[in-house]
Amino acid sequence: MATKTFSFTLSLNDLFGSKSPQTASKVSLFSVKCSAGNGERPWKNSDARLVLEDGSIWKAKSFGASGTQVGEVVFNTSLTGYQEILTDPSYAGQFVLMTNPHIGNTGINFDDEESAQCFLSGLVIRSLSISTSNWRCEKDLGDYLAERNVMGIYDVDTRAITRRLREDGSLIGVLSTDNSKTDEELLQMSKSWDIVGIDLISGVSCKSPFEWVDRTKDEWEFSSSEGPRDTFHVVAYDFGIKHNILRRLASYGCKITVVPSTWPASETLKLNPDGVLFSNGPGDPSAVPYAVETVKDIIGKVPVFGICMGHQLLGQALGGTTYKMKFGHHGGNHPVRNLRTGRVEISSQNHNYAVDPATLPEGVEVTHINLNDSSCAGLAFPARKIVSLQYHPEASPGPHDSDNGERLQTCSTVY
Ligand SMILES: NC(=O)CC[C@H](N)C(=O)O
Repeated sequence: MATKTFSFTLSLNDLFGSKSPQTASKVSLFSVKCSAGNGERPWKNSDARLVLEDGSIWKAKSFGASGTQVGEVVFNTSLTGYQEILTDPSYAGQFVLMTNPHIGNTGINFDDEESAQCFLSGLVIRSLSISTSNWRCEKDLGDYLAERNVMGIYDVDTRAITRRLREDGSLIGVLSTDNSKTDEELLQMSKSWDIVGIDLISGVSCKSPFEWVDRTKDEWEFSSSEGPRDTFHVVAYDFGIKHNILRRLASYGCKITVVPSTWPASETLKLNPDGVLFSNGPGDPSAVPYAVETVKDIIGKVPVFGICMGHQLLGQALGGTTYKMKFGHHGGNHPVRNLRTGRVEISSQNHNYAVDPATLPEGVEVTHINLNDSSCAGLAFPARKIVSLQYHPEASPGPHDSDNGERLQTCSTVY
């Protein structure tokens, strides 16, 4: 089918006269892609379906890539940061539904990527911004998703889907723009797929070790406690690591060697690091026993720090169990209490699994809890030089309450 793009672009000069300080900037006021010819209407009709495993069917309009894709639907309550969310490898196998209704208005830039790829199954939003306006904007969200072969849908009742997920728990869904597939076929597809028990980290991890040197750029640096370079040598296990975790470590002065998820513990120990970081990563921590074995072989020998998946793997390596939560925590507004200090941090979170603290051995301390549901949000085991967090101290996106150098100091000096 022929497609035409109608695009109207005005400069700020046109709008505000030549006194505007940013006369070179352009604001794309209206850009709509629609079908043309044969009396077709100049707006887009619903052309996609999201079929959930509970049998509900949600009609929507597609943007980005087309096709048919299966995944677990989770909702994210962040108000900003859709680009960081799209590039967080921990969303592999999942559709991210943004509860913020208006998405796409700041476009896409080259600086906010959390990894080199988008690993998520698709994006579900209420309203797709018809214009992009930001000084860093390089392209619009739809073009970006199409380039990266990621499906997106808009004009769907995201509040209603979120309420369903809150009541019934996470659901598997199939998103399709393919009219030749019946609703029943898509429903069967959603029922015959599961995210539990699948090793998703091997698909997102790097393939060979590399050094990471980039720090947080000066204009974004908010911490005054930046250390000198190469204070600590940290080996970071890449289970799907977000770039901002590495940037924050570099900003705090660490020399960083990133290694793949299958990198042997013995090779890591040969590097004689000051500390080992077990990163965030997608999927079920029980589906990656090889990673738990690696963690077991390292703990007690050097100080270690776990973030999210890394925290869950540490919980298992200590003999504890992890469980799947009803709908998990995804967003930049989760209150966490540090039980040592009583201080509350508003944190950035993205996880569907949690460590069951009742299953952990004596001596392991729960240091943080999520105040929404009292689930375990942080652990420490001084006897074996372990600290870990279920959430994201590097944020990206999210508030910076949890970003401080104390943990590095705790990890490396006190233990
Ligand atoms: N961000 C993460 O590391 C996610 C951890 C794990 N995959 C979960 O969903 O619980």
